[in-house]
Amino acid sequence: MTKGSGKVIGRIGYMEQSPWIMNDTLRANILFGREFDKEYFWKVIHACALTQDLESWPDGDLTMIGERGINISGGQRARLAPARTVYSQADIYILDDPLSAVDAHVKRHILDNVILSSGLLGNKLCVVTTHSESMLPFCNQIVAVRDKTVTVVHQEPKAHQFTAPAAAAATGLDDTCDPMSAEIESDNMTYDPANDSSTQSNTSGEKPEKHQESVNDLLPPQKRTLMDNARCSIAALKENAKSNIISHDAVLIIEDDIEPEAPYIVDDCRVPSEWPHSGNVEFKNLSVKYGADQDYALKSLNVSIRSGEKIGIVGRTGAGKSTLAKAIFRLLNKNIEGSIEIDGHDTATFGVGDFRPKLGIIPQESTMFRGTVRRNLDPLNEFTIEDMWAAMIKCGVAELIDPDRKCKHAKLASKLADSNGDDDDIPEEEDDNAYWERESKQRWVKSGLLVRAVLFMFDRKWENQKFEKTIHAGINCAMATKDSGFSSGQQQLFSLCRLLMRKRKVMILDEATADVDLETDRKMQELIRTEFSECTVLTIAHRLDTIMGSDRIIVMEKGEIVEIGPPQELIAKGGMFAELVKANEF
Ligand SMILES: Nc1ncnc2c1ncn2[C@@H]1O[C@H](COP(=O)(O)OP(=O)(O)OP(=O)(O)O)[C@@H](O)[C@H]1O
Repeated sequence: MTKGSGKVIGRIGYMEQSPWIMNDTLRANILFGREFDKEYFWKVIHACALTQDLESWPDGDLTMIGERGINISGGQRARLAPARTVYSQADIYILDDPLSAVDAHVKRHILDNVILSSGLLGNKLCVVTTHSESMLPFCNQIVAVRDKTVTVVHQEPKAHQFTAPAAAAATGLDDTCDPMSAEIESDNMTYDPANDSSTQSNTSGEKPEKHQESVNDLLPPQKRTLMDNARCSIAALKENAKSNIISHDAVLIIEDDIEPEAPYIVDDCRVPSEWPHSGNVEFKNLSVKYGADQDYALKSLNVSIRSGEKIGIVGRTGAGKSTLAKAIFRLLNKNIEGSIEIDGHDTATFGVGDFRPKLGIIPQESTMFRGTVRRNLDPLNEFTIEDMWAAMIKCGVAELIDPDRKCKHAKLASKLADSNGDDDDIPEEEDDNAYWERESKQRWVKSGLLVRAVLFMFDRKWENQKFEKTIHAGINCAMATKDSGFSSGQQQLFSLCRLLMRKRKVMILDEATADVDLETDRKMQELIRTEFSECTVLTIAHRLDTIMGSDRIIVMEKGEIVEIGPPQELIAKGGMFAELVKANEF
């Protein structure tokens, strides 16, 4: 494809996982600058399973959804993204894991009403990236991508053949891409995304450079769209703010709009230094509303969670799962009844700045900072390089920094294990030969061959220096921005790494593994079980695999706890959890 000189043959609609959401109405966020076509708009709302939400909001589609969609649930944000893209009426659609943050019912609904032949995009080319194997039987073609290389291409997919996450050939599109649509030009009138060298993965086995170019970058400057202009305006606004051009009135209005937080520190009720010592959590008659005139998002919750318990929290989208997490962290300040006690202390009596750092959280959306890997993991310089590196190895972040250094990581891991004295243990069963080999080695070292010993020591020292250099290079390598090439799943690994470095007695994981593939999810869950065995962990997830190993499951519906118990018991009981499990198996 050549840039700039050919004819327009089609437009791409690109759906980002975390689209930019304007502080405006839901309708404006879906239209995103396009004309209001009432009939098609409502078709899109239905197809993207937003009808029920709109019916429950007093202002329907004209409800203000707040900066970055703060007033709506994660699942509602996850449905707004495809709705905006479908509304753009493009010719080719690239949907970046559109179903990862929605429950099984909604997943099925969007598949039927958007993607499959019966849906709004039924006669359009859709390139869907997904971690969900259950999607595979619905695809005409499957492209599996591993290590940035296309490894499998099947015309007639059989779902059970694949263990790697399926993805389309459009790997490397980053989210600087225009989420509305972009026009594609071609000299020869036939644009085939799979043959486009700018988006195609390398099949030769060579590892290509990470593709940083977005669809937008391929466009001539005159075709820059509203999104770019909006971004430019925001950038300009920020610049203006920096140089104090914004008037004082404007600043006052903004400040006026911000809800005051609960006190940061309460002098006569400081958090005890050892709190929480056990991690018992008790919800006592907890009810929460987002506004005085709104419905309860949580209704009279009563539940005791024991120290060290692993609790899975599930429920249909909008059930109140994230609100529970927000309530624990007291991110909601008003319209709260009842209490949350941790190790016998009502958390509402503490200052928020005092108690929040005592709890751990991985939120739905990971935060990455501009700066080095080190700054991203340890902004306050609290940890030694060894501790940080050990955590990075455990959760797979070390490998992300430079995959070619994998073997050195392994060596370092064993070096760290050495320092814990692990290799001092003599194997339980050792045959005579092994014993004499070990003995003779020890005698050789002890035998006083001074020169060889000194050389050996130098060698070790040099090796150690090499290790350190590698670690320093890895940890201090720069990550330009949050878009610097880490996928949302990889960003979730960073979040887990942060938590691993700062273990807390009580932790909440809110869809913390939703964006990683199934295998990585399993590894992360295993790590959580072993590393946080002493901690109370509340895991919110739509993907049931994530929470199947929990001690107990809480099933929520319309702000209430409708079922609670061990997963197998709930399945046997045949209630709502059993239904969710069944729905997940489609
Ligand atoms: N900031 C907010 N302002 C007003 N209402 C909100 C806000 N956040 C969530 N809600 C509403 O509260 C209810 C519960 O939302 P919550 O985010 O807790 O659901 P959830 O179970 O986490 O959903 P999901 O699985 O979609 O993330 C929903 O009806 C939602 O519309």
